[in-house]
Amino acid sequence: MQSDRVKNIESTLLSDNYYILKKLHFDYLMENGAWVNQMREVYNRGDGAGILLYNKTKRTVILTKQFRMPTYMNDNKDGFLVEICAGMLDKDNPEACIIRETEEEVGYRIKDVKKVYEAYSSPGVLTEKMHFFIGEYTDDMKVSDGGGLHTEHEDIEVLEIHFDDAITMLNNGDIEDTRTIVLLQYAQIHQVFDE
Ligand SMILES: Nc1nc2c(ncn2[C@@H]2O[C@H](COP(=O)(O)OP(=O)(O)O[C@H]3O[C@H](CO)[C@@H](O)[C@H](O)[C@@H]3O)[C@@H](O)[C@H]2O)c(=O)[nH]1
Ligand SMILES: [Mg+2]
Repeated sequence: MQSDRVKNIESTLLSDNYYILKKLHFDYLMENGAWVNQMREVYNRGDGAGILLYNKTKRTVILTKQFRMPTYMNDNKDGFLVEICAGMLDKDNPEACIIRETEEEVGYRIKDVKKVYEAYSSPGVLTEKMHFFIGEYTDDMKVSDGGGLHTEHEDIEVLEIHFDDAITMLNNGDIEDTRTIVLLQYAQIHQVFDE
């Protein structure tokens, strides 16, 4: 963290109930040379990792469906969202995290993953950086039903969908999670099924 454009950062803790929400006042040097005092609320819930799992032989992808309260509060009728498999890093490195989450959420024990992007999820408000992966799965990697951690009340439906159907869902507006849109488009652009 080093910038000649920012100084006098003052931080007030608004909540550490589950993750950390801070109010930050700081001086910012505008392009026109004027210093202005700004205030931003910044939510820190750590970083995350997500993966598009794909099977070249079957031309399928594995996605999840789960209830997301924030979307229920904002226009998502039943609150369920179709998403890539994803999780928060906790203390893991991104690769170890996504391998663990893949087994927990969708029940596949994978070994090889390929990192394709690293990007901020919602840079105006979240500190979160997201690590994007793709990885091949086969039926013999299936070790459980997945579904997430019952101890954390995760309740994740596992979907195996033909890639063409996933793209139809994407184009129809039925996929409303940015990370999922990013990785499905990655698979299209880089023709991962035809490599
Ligand atoms: N009690 C409680 N539990 C929470 C809260 N927030 C999260 N949790 C618990 O933390 C678990 C997080 O599960 P993960 O699979 O690690 O994370 P995720 O929610 O799928 O998050 C992924 O997607 C997010 C985007 O929606 C990403 O922001 C995140 O980085 C990650 O990729 C949830 O199942 C839930 O049990 C909260 O406010 N209260
Ligand atoms: Mg998750």
